[in-house]
Amino acid sequence: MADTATEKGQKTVEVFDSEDDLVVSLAKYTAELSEKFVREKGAFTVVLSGGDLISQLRKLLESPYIDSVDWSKWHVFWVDERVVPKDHPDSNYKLAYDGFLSKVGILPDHVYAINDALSAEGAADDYEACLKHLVTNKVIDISAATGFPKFDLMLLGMGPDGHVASLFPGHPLVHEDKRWVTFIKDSPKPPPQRITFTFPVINSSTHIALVVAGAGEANAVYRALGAVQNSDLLPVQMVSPEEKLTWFLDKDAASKL
Ligand SMILES: O=C1O[C@H](COP(=O)(O)O)[C@@H](O)[C@H](O)[C@H]1O
Repeated sequence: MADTATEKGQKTVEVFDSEDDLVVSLAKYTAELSEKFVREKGAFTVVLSGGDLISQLRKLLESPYIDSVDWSKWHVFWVDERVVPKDHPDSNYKLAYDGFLSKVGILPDHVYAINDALSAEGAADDYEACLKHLVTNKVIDISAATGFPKFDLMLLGMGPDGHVASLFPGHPLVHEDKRWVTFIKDSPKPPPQRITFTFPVINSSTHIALVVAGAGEANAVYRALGAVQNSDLLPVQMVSPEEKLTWFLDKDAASKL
């Protein structure tokens, strides 16, 4: 494990011998943050990704966490979503519901899915309006530093190309600095139409976990964390939360460090 101070906060890199060890640590980390935020403010705002992340939350479904976490205080959001019906195999909501949300006691009205009846533009506008309403109702905090919504914990995966959320290398959306939620119609990874949080929202989070396992991601991990730094930043290198960034890597993902 290595701790470094960044411009804004603190960065920790944890490398585990196996993905099984990684998921044990990720469950403990998430449960401890849940306990802290519920104690301090009576709620825990959590943002999920799609992809491998959902199965990597599997230890939260087991003892002691399944009984000890106060699920009723969780409010769940998505950092990105594919513009498909909620029962479509590509839906990040379906992935999370089938693999996680249906197995824990999170209240149905604390689960904020996109409106799957809308176009990509409409769904992004609608999700941003939903976030604004929840800021007004004090469910989501606002960052005093940036004026963007401030989630307690964002759980991010990363693609082999270094993308996070639906923010892809070389795509102009990585520079969006006004919108909270935007849309993409030419995603290089299918399906092409998606909505996504923008970097100002991602980086206004208090805590971010970047969860990466597997040799396919080793080059992007090296670009992000290796000794040689390139000025052409991958999206994952633009992740910089307000307080603490924690990388959870297995040894295959960390193999080029
Ligand atoms: O398309 C997406 O990809 C990323 C990374 O997924 P993974 O399968 O490589 O873990 C994911 O974080 C994002 O939410 C998803 O829409």
